[in-house]
Amino acid sequence: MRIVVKVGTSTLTHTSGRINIRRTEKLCKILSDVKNAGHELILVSSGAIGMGVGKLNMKSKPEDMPTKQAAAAIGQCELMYLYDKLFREYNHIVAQMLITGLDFSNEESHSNFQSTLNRLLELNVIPIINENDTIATQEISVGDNDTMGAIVAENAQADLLIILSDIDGLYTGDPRNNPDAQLIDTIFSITPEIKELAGTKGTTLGTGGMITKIHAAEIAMDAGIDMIIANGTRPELLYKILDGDKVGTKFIGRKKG
Ligand SMILES: Nc1ncnc2c1ncn2[C@@H]1O[C@H](COP(=O)(O)OP(=O)(O)O)[C@@H](O)[C@H]1O
Ligand SMILES: N[C@@H](CCC(=O)OP(=O)(O)O)C(=O)O
Repeated sequence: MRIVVKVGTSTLTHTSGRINIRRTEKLCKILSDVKNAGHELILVSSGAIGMGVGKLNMKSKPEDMPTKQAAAAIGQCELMYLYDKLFREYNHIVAQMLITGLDFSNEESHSNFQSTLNRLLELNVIPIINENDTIATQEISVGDNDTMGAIVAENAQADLLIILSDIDGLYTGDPRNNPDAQLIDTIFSITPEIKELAGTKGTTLGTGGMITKIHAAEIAMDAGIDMIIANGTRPELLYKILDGDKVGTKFIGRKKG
């Protein structure tokens, strides 16, 4: 299978923005094993701003764009250093791909992106994709990595998109303010009622929240790709997903033809 895994800031860092070493090590070990089992893997990873905030010892995520972009520039190095180090332990090579929304609308950039991605996969490398936050102004950015994950999955003609978050999946309401909210295990289509369920982001360092994950599901499902939201605090769930067990919330891709 060709699998796109999207990892959110909340999975990779503590709330301070400092790396969650135990979890990130476990995640890279399991992803390496998934790759060893013969799957093709593309990682869409957030965490640049969060890690920059952590490295600069800032008290919170900056509000102004230049400081946010500076934090991303600092954190992106840290992020790739970490991935390079951890995947190397299991003999895997990683590659950094930083893109913006514009790269999908410009024909030449789009085609370069696709051919580089394909060649990296042929070379048995794990492409690690993030938005190029230092140049991505609002007009040209995808804006969040859930949507980025879905666009990448569509472009790569992936078989599955897995979104790892800090929560088990989509609930009937935001469990932070709604203790009775229930986990929804399967979704066949995105209706206005489903969109209504989504609240805002859970942590201060993240960007998306549940609504961007539902937006991502719309793109993936339209492209005929299944998408699963699962809890990134338990990376071993990836094994269960690949064993076909019920995990988190599964959005079923539209069958073609
Ligand atoms: N209906 C919902 N079901 C589940 N989580 C929800 C819902 N509405 C809002 N959320 C919030 O979305 C958060 C996950 O999004 P986010 O904070 O952006 O994480 P990530 O960094 O993984 O992208 C959860 O922690 C939860 O508080
Ligand atoms: N590109 C940004 C992340 C944007 C984003 O979508 O964050 P998240 O909600 O944690 O997946 C970064 O690397 O900090």
